[in-house]
Amino acid sequence: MIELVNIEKRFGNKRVLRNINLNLQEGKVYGLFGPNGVGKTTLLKIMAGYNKKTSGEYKINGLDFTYENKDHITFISDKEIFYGWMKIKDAVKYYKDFFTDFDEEKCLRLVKMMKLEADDKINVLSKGMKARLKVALAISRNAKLYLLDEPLGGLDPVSRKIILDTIKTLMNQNGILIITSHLVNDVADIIDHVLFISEGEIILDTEKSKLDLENYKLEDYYVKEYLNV
Ligand SMILES: Nc1ncnc2c1ncn2[C@@H]1O[C@H](COP(=O)(O)OP(=O)(O)OP(=O)(O)O)[C@@H](O)[C@H]1O
Repeated sequence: MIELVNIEKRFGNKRVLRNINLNLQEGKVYGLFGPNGVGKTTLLKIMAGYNKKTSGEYKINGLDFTYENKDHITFISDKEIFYGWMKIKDAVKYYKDFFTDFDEEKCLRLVKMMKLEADDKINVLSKGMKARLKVALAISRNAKLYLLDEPLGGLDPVSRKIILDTIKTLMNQNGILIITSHLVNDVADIIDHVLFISEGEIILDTEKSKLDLENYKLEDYYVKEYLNV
């Protein structure tokens, strides 16, 4: 279990996160939603160990987060993570050398499922193909915590579906996954739990099953929450 207690983050005088209190359970997929600039990436970076919290507690299985925990956390964002000269198969090898929890065979299977060619060079891949590769690499790790920051940004509906279906069926079922996206309805299908964040504070923290998604879409809840309509 992962616990965040009263997390605050400031950049200089600017307070970007405050009163963040979360309990994240193993085997669950969390959707973290909110408008631009409300602190989603900052929160994920703190959880990944890339950013330091200003105050508050961050615990994994009851123990304070240490940098050793980073080895069990996978974080992907829209930033480039590969060298263009690498082939897909080189990126897979690179991950294998770097992460002891990486399942190379699974990754090569995923590469095929994602309709990618292992011999293709990374700098010839389209944006959508690169996004698929990142997800394939990330979920081929047997990590405890998966942090996927906007994995669907700028992708067509078919690429989005391939990525979401793959995440749903092939991630480590005991891991905890947090996904951020502005495509609220697309992501709704694969999540168990909904988190809305506004101006650095969690304003909704609920199981998806508690929402009436038969009559409303998740985006209806989102619009209602953020537009106050
Ligand atoms: N290194 C930094 N130094 C100063 N301010 C920062 C830094 N990183 C983020 N911020 C600020 O923190 C706030 C939250 O940014 P963050 O990237 O976490 O938002 P977000 O919710 O992920 O936005 P988006 O949906 O646009 O990706 C923004 O006002 C941003 O300018």
